[in-house]
Amino acid sequence: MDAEMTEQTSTTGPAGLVGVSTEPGSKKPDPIVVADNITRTFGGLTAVDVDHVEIQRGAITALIGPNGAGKTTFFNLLTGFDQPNSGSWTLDGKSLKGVAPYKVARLGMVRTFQLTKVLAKLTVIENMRLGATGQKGERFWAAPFKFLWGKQEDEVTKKADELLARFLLDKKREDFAGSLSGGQRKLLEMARALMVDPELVMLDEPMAGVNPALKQSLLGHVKSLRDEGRTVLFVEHDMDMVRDISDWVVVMAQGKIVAEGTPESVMADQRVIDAYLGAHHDTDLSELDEERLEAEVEAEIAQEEDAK
Ligand SMILES: Nc1ncnc2c1ncn2[C@@H]1O[C@H](COP(=O)(O)OP(=O)(O)OP(=O)(O)O)[C@@H](O)[C@H]1O
Repeated sequence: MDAEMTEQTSTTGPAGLVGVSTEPGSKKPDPIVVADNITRTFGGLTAVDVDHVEIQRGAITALIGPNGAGKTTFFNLLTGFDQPNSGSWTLDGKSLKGVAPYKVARLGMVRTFQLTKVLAKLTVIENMRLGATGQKGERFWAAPFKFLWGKQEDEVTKKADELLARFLLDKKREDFAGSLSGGQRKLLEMARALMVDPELVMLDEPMAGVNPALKQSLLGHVKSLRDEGRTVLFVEHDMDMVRDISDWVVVMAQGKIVAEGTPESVMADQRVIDAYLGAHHDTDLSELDEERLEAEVEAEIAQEEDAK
């Protein structure tokens, strides 16, 4: 990360959120992402209908809401894995409309998702090298395209090894990703995302499938992303994680932003209790159906391949 990025001002990061309005769609002093009038329908269902949202730079923002609220669809739209029916959004003031996921990644916005069976067939170090290309599927990365990163192979491998050491995965370097535990896969995903040195890291359910022993370590790694000046936006059902590490929480229900604020204020907000916590208070949904998540990821990758 360059010096400009890590330089903090009082309007950047968690400090800048002090006194920010808790009305849905409130303005932030230093937004890295600004989205307007984003809608996405599937047949007769409106999955996302976000009037306005701003994500504060250098802070950790949680996106929460009941199942089917539209969180993952919103992630897909922001990162180019899906196209909205309407709306516009920017990263650092630059429009991302119609920009392919790997270009979005190279512009500084990277997302993680549940590891797929496809990536499970690659070794840990191969997965890391894949990260250097942005977010391409295995088919793109395969032999004919190796020349794209071949010249920089040494540099890429050095960076990959540094990240593997940081995430305590260096001993797993030559293992297939499929042999890793759920938590180790999450760490690998996070490490891989950092290969492009992103300014914004988006994590989709980072705690799902992670055993309690690795949860603390994962939390520490997420905080370290913020400590080095990055912005984190994550979708999560694990309320303990949301409470522990979020500087700001945005709540979605039925496609709309219904509340936002600090974790304390959001969890005491009647609109949130009605929309979400009433049904899911403190439930740990980390046992979410793995197969469903994997199917979602495979669909995302297929969409990306089709878009090429
Ligand atoms: N490709 C699709 N085709 C049809 N409907 C879809 C598609 N993707 C999502 N939906 C629907 O859009 C709505 C929002 O789904 P989404 O997965 O974004 O919610 P979510 O908040 O991420 O839920 P969860 O917490 O369960 O992951 C749901 O009703 C879902 O069934």
